[in-house]
Amino acid sequence: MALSRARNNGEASSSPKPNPHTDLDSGMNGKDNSRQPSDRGLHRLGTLLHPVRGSLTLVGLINVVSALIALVPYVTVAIFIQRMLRSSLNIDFTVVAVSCIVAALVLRQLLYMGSLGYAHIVDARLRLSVRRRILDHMGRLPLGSIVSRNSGELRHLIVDDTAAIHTIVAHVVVEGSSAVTGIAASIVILFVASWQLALGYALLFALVAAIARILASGTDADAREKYAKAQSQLAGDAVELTEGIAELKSYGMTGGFMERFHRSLSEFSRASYQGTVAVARPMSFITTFVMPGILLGPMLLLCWFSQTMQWSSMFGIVLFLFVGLGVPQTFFGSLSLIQNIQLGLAAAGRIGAFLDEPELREPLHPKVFTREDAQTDIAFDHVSFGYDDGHEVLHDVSMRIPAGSSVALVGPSGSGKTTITRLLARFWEVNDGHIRIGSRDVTTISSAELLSHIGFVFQDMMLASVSVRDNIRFARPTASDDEVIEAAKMAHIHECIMALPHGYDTIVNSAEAQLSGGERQRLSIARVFLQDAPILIMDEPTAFLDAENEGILDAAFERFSHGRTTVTVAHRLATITHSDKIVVLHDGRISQQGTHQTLVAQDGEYRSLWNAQTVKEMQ
Ligand SMILES: Nc1ncnc2c1ncn2[C@@H]1O[C@H](COP(=O)(O)OP(=O)(O)OP(=O)(O)O)[C@@H](O)[C@H]1O
Repeated sequence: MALSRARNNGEASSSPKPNPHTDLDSGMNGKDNSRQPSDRGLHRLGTLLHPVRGSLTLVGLINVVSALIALVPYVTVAIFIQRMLRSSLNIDFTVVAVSCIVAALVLRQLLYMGSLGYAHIVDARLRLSVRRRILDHMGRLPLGSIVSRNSGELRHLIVDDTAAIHTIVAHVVVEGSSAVTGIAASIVILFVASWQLALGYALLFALVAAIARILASGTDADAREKYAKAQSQLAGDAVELTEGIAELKSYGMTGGFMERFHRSLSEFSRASYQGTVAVARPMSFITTFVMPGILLGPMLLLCWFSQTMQWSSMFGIVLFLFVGLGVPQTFFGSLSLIQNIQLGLAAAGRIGAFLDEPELREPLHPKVFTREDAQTDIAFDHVSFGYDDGHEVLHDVSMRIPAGSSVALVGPSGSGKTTITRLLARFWEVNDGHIRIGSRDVTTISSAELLSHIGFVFQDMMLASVSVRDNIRFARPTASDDEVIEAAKMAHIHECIMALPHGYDTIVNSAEAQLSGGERQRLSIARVFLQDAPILIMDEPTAFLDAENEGILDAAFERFSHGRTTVTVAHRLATITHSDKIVVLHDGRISQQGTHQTLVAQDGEYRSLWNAQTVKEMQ
């Protein structure tokens, strides 16, 4: 049911292990696949930004200079006031001061805009190259790693995560270097102006921080954690509700589930309120205190005290007032950068983890694998495999599939039937053992060539949002229109296609072509007929079809399978009794092999399954 699927989507491990076949290593692309993905976002961000580190350093340096220049007007005004107090002000100095201020502001703005523009250019280039790397890597990952993810996860990686990196490159570096320099230079100026005043100023902020801490202590210390938990619970329930609404409605279960959803919603609102209070109380105190109008009060008191104690000169006091009022604004203005840095680190972590996934090792100089090569016996020799480290799902599987014969894989759910078919097509690399087609180990065949000789019929074949014609033609791009139509007729879908608003040119998945499950399945079957591959892998090929179409397509498949090597994953044993060989799997091991007649004659798992199914069908 979709309820559980919603949670599982994309969570499945997608990291196949490197193939331990050392004899092939010299012929492979030599990429070091041994590195395990880790969540060190900082390290991964550094790696992603490595190609543009020179440009980013330049941007940073320009902004250091620009931030220093931004202090010129403050210092100039302080000197201006000092002269005024000493009665040494004249027109010449006033003109120089005004010119300095204007020149500094213009220069600062030019440097800032120039570096911002340059950072955007660097960022655009970087994002293009990161997106290319993601797409290239996606193309080189084992097919299994791609199909076990949901499309949303990959879209998030390419669109949202690369956008988070944009914020770091184009904004955080520019604004961050400017803010850090501004604050550091201001602190130096404060100490130069009067170290006593600077110390008093620091004590003032220590007092503010202590009061903020007291205000925060009355609130729930775990509020943020509770908020994050409630948010994730609500998101999970929302996905379950939307994905499973059809099933829930059909079983009349919406009431109970809605109640649970409302509970999550209330819990989220409560946690959100508590989270807001926990942050808002201390933050509103701090932000109010640092407003220039309010901060001025305690600063003037400090100035008065300093003058009384004869700690500072008039110039020092003026400089202190000018610079001291601006520091908190710069500091709080740059706080949002911290959140952007956190988002960027998380995004870089995800991108890096994806790019670290081991690629499918393609042979460097693969020998051509022809149709004739594919029309040979298939052998599994002591094959073991696990999707995750330490969890093997196939153990020492050995079997022969003679060329042109039909083999059915049967066994309880989770016994490894589908996994065997995916390994044959190299969706994943085996951990141990070999899979051969004729004399060729599948790892020595280029994956594109291997896949071109294997036709798949699954229950849930993907249809792209392109025309019906192109969807069928995917299997053989060089096929003529007549060949496409011929395949559609064989799959008993031609009439349905002709009834669509634009026939074969109708776009699949559009509002005008909402195909039923059975129609989608027949369309994907037409694709396989057109591909005309010598090896066929079928997993419940007629599961969605009504009785009439199932009968017609079973007959079409029987004709089509003739002379091809077929591997069928079967759940209903009645459909595979005619197979040349039936392989029974149990917990990832072969427990029996033979024809239907020999297996029903034996006292074993097959006979139990057969008896259970025939009794069920008779009822
Ligand atoms: N992408 C995946 N990642 C991790 N584990 C997986 C993945 N696909 C399958 N498995 C696990 O591998 C084992 C074998 O699964 P497989 O799908 O091959 O069994 P099956 O016999 O085809 O089952 P069914 O009849 O239900 O389709 C199961 O324990 C399953 O949970």
